[in-house]
Amino acid sequence: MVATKPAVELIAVSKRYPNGQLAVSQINLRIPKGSYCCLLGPSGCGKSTLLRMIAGHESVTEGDVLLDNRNVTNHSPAERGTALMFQNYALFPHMTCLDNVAYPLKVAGINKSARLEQAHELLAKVNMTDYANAYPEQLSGGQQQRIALARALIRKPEVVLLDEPLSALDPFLRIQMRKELKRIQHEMGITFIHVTHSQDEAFALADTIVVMSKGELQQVGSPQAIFNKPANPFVANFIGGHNIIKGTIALDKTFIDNALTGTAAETAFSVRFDRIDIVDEPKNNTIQAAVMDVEFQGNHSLVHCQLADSQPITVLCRDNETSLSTLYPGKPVHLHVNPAALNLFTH
Ligand SMILES: Nc1ncnc2c1ncn2[C@@H]1O[C@H](COP(=O)(O)OP(=O)(O)OP(=O)(O)O)[C@@H](O)[C@H]1O
Repeated sequence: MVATKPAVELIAVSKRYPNGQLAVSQINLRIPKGSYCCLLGPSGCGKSTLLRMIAGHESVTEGDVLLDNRNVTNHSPAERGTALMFQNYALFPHMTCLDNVAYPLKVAGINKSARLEQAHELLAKVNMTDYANAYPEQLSGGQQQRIALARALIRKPEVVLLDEPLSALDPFLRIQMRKELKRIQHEMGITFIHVTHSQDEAFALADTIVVMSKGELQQVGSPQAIFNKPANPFVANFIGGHNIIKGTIALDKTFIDNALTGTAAETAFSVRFDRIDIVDEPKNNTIQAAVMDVEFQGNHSLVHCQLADSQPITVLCRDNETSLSTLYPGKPVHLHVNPAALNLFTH
């Protein structure tokens, strides 16, 4: 199999700010050409710093940034062929939408008729043709974002970098715009790198998710790979929907022994909320627990339980499963887990 050519390659990239803060530590990463990559992690984990180093808006303390196999570590943003879309969109208030979108071509010395023609094309791409002569203050947040995106795309960058592009939008618009971002990225075949702290956003958009914590990479993979096999407790906890349990697993892996006094080595593993069933009788691969709370969530409920050693464990029940009305705080239950659903952490 031929490996996909990377659009962006980071080699042992670190960033230490002048105040001594190590924001990014020894990151090695290859982002395939034409893919949608989300940098995902909690506030302060270094994702914006990493994005800005790729864009050339932040210097690299150590390591190399390669774009399309060119070492651009010391190149200015304009020399790189990247476009950064800022969180606040940074539109020029005194220019019409058309002129805002055309502006990068003006700076590049492209003649007026050519740049306006291209700006009209981009406005059509982001469904904003009707607003060509409007000013930014006359637009909603979502519309301003479309204009900012069109402006970022007009010079046909190899890589578009988006820093929390949906965070200023209300939840409904956010879902609508994320579909638009995916469509535009797909149609134009440009590599998008999108910073977010929302796992839903990353799952919905990304071909590749890069999970970060404290300046370090925790896991890189497809949304499915990350959800099905989180590499460590941090990732399992951050993406949600997973129980993280410490205990012993019998060496033949045919049952979980929650006694914690067993002879097998104690280990940490995760199991998805929706991979556990509440059953009436103890049988193979069941553990005993007590119900703590039942949380209604619309098309499913979360049954929060506690194991004998006080570890919390949550079960996701669909409406048609388990008679939820029979559950009450303190009720003893048996939880069945298929051993194949256990995810042993790799680090
Ligand atoms: N200019 C700066 N000078 C010093 N420290 C900084 C600077 N910018 C960021 N930091 C620190 O570097 C770390 C990473 O910051 P960064 O903004 O990259 O994180 P982030 O994951 O993007 O966070 P957020 O989601 O809150 O934007 C944080 O501890 C932050 O306080």
